[in-house]
Formats: sequence, structure tokens, C-alpha cells
Amino acid sequence: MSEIILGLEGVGHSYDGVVEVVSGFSLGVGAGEIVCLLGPSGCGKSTVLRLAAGLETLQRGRIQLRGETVADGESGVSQPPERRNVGLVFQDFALFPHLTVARNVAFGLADLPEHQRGQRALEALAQVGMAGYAGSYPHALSGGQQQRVALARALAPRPSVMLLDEPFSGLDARLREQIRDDTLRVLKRSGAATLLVTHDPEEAMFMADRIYLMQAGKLIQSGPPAEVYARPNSEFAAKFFSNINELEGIVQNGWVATPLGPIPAAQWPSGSSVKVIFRPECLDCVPINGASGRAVLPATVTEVRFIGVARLIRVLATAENGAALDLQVRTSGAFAPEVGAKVGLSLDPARAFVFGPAQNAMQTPLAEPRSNA
Ligand SMILES: Nc1ncnc2c1ncn2[C@@H]1O[C@H](COP(=O)(O)OP(=O)(O)OP(=O)(O)O)[C@@H](O)[C@H]1O
Repeated sequence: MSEIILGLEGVGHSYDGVVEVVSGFSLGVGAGEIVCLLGPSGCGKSTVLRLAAGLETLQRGRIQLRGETVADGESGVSQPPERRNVGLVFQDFALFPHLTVARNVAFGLADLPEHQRGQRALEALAQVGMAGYAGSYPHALSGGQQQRVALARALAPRPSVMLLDEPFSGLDARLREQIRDDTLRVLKRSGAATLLVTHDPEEAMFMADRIYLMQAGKLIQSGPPAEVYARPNSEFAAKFFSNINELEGIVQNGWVATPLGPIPAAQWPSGSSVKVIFRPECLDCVPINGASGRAVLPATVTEVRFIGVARLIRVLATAENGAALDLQVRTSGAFAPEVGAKVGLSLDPARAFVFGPAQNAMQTPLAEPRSNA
């Protein structure tokens, strides 16, 4: 990985002096890298970002910028935000209503000689495609345009670190996609080390080179989006990224027998009670008499939702012991059964996750099941 530009080490914070809302949290962001802090509301994401920016005083741990310690809970070192040379973008954009777009962007350029400020502000506006609005006032701009101006303002001083807190959540869905796309390009071109806070897993997967998933103030898992999605290390991580299907079973000789066939669970001792979790797109829905190399469980379609790129299908099956199984399938395939249709279900065992009751995760090995034994 490239040189770490923003580093947090063992960071902890409590607002009331008692309960830690962030604890033992570490991360590193390299030059030109986009790292997304992802997690449910209240898990401490914004607190981490505010500590990195210097907007909260660090209580525990250490923060380094470009190799220099800017905050240390032990020694009390705490560089003020304006000396950290980080660009900040918040959800509400926080533009000054009485200043033109150009003056808003030039605001953070006090260190430059007067004649260079306007020039640099225009360059930053051009970076985000807003040079034509330099003389406008914020109220005359759309939400998306205001977001771009906020981004230009943060980028204008050419910071080596960009910190963005839910920068797209004030935008409506269609605009959000477009602005996300544009922002990703601009951030990548800027070469800044970027830390972006979001509660939206799709947004994190789209934007991030690496995701840091948090829960209740702690890091749960970090890695590239595809890895965190395909190899969640806990039930929480699996469920955070999509709807899931869940079956229960008992491990026997390294396998869990399920109505959808045996799932490898070599890490668990025989007799362990485990959960088998799989995403809706990992369950194949085929014509009932369709050929499949895997076990096919008969089921009846109870619901079909068309969502453009895919269909969400709900099916009801019956396990051997008579238990009803209500499962979800996500498919973009040509087979489009209707409600009431009889279908066959099959699961690729390599794409199922096995978790124990204590939530200590085990990814199933990428092995084919031996047999139905
Ligand atoms: N200034 C504050 N004073 C007291 N408690 C606070 C303060 N700011 C945040 N908290 C609490 O700290 C916890 C973490 O908040 P934080 O804003 O960091 O979470 P978050 O993951 O960013 O949530 P959200 O996505 O809702 O913004 C929450 O329980 C919140 O209520």
C-alpha cells in the first residue's frame, strides 16, 4: 500500500467521561486512497472523523498526519484543526449564504496572497465543474451544485487529507448517484488520502478502496469492498450489506446438513449449533425439473418484485422435518417465475457463511461438498 498519510492508533473517546463511544480504534489511509467508515447510526463514525479533524480533543490513542503526531491522548499534544491541513465536507455543505461561490471557496485560502486566492478558487471550482457559477450565491444553486462547491472549498488549499461526513445524504436518490460518481473522480484526481463517513453500504462499496465497518464504537472488519462483502467475519458484517437467508443446523463431522444440501463447516466441532447464512443472490431459482449439479429443494413462489436490474423473489419451501422455510432469491437471470409457480432452489455451498451462536465467524472453505453424507 502507499505511504500512510492519516493514521489513527488505539483511539478512544467518551463524551460523558464514562461510556466510550469509540474504543481502541485504529486505521490508516494511504495517499490517493479512499477509505469509508461504515456502520449504523450512532456507532461512532462521525466521532472518529471529528477526532481526525481536531474538532474533538483526543482522549486516548494517537493520530498522525503525514508522519507527524498531531494528537496524543497521553502527552496531550493537540494540533488545532486549522493547522492540520485537512479538507472537510459535511452533510449540510455549510456554505456562507452571504458570500458568492468564488468567495466561499476562497475563504480557506487566507495563507495565499490576495491575487492568488481568486485564481486558486476558480481552479478548484473548475475541478468540480462549477467554474461557471463563481459569481452566484449559494441559495441560487441546487443541492448537488452546493455539494460540489463545498467539495471545491475543501480541495482549494490542496489538502493531503480529505474528511467527508455523509456528504451525499442531503441529496435525492438520482442526484446522489451522479454526484457520488463525480466526487469519486475528483477525489481520485486530487490524490488526497480520503476518509468518508457513511451509513449506506452501497455507497461505501461504490466509493471505497477499503471499508472499515464499525459497530458500537469498535472496528468489526476492514478490507476491500468485495472482500468484506464476500467474506464477512461475523453475523453483523454479513447482515449489514444485504438482506440474508438464515438456516440453523448442527455440525456433524465437518458438515452442516441443511434442506439445501450439506455446507462445509470444518472449523466447528461436531455437535456445534450453527447458523448458515447466505445472500439472496447466492440462491439459484430454477424450473422445478431443471438440471442442477446441486441439491434442488422444491418451493413455491409467494412474491415477485421487479427492481429493474433484478427480481426479488420470495419462496416458501418445506424442510424434511416439516419446518416451513421462507427464503429470498435475487436474480437477474432469464427465468422469471410468477407467484404460485413451483420452482427448485439450489445453493452454492461455497457462498454460504457459517456462524456459531457466539458470532465468531467462520467462512466456509472454498471446497465442494463431498457427498450428502
Ligand atoms: N457532542 C456530543 N455529546 C454527547 N454525545 C454525543 C455527542 N456527539 C455524539 N454523541 C453520541 O456518541 C455516539 C456516537 O455518535 P456519532 O455521531 O459519532 O455516531 P455516528 O456513527 O456518526 O452516527 P450518525 O450516523 O447517526 O451520525 C452516539 O451515541 C451519540 O449520541
